[in-house]
Amino acid sequence: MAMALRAASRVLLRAGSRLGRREAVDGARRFANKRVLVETEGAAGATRIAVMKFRNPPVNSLSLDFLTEFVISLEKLENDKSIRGVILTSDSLKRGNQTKVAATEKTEEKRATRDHGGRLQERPGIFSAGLDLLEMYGRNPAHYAEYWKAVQELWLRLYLSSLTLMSAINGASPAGGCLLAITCDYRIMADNPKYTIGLNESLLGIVAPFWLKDNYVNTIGHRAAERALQLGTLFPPAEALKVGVVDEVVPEDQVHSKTLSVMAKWLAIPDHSRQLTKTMMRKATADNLIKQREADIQNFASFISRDSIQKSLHMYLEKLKHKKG
Ligand SMILES: CC/C=C\CC/C=C/CC(=O)SCCNC(=O)CCNC(=O)[C@H](O)C(C)(C)COP(=O)(O)OP(=O)(O)OC[C@H]1O[C@@H](n2cnc3c(N)ncnc32)[C@H](O)[C@@H]1OP(=O)(O)O
Repeated sequence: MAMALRAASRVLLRAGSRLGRREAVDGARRFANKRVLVETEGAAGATRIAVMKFRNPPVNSLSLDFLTEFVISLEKLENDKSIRGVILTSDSLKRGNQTKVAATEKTEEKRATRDHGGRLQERPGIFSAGLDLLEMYGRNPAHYAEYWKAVQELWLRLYLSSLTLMSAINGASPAGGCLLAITCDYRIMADNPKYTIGLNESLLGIVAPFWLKDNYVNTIGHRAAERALQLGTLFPPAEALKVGVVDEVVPEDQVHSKTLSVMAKWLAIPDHSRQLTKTMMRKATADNLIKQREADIQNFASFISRDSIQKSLHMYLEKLKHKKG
């Protein structure tokens, strides 16, 4: 397993040096690929935490490039012994008083809607819209296989990370967005009823992979997962809290500060005992995928290539396109 992960990461690192660019360096306190910005907090020499901000406009979908850059960034943090905790969040993709980055005027325009008076209205924020539908639609089986391998890699890296991972969910978080969140050790969600979270695959005519289902069952329990997976339920914050998809719901402007304060509590626990406990809780679930990775890739490639599945995805994409009206 360790060898396989190292080999995969060498491939990703090579790809990353082609794709990525070191955008800003302030000591080791800030680095960025095109789609992931990493900022570290805390004094040099002391324990620091990192904030990984997704910025893949318009909706932070998990494209192949995004997955590659994400894994490279995570590996850098895993290798930095001063970093003990990482917060996953979305760079702001919406207008308002939050930072605007990596968005062209056109993208900004797209992120807003017009009211009846023709004025631009803010659209809800997005944590991540999940897997990139365009990586799963209209491509060939070799592409689907490559994509799925990268999805598996992301999940394994996050699920087995020795770091304390927390998600600060500041927007909609369907399917793969929910995957990012539920791999974390703790989840805090903004109290905005426009934001929903859950595994909605069945609504797209597809099925969550068994390992993501296992992760969901481990998070919310078997009965709740069975119901939510069949119905493709996207939970608004209060319901997500009730069912256990998230651990806390706080006012939107407090998501970051609250996550920092919860992180401080987790970092008060000795690393070795916390890490061993995490491994004890998660290893069997991860091993279940590790022992059948190749079969899972082939299964995905042949499932997603089916005409009926491609048709469902086409219809879903059309629905997304036309909802704007
Ligand atoms: C054996 C296993 C087999 C299969 C397992 C496969 C597992 C899949 C897991 C997944 O993650 S599937 C993806 C599920 N994601 C979704 O259902 C989310 C769909 N998107 C939305 O609901 C909304 O876009 C939003 C709530 C995230 C944001 O809404 P809004 O702000 O109104 O933006 P738009 O809907 O107008 O979207 C803007 C733009 O982005 C495109 N887009 C949206 N989501 C995706 C996506 N996941 N992948 C690729 N592209 C996406 C959307 O079509 C728009 O494109 P335009 O060109 O029309 O501007």
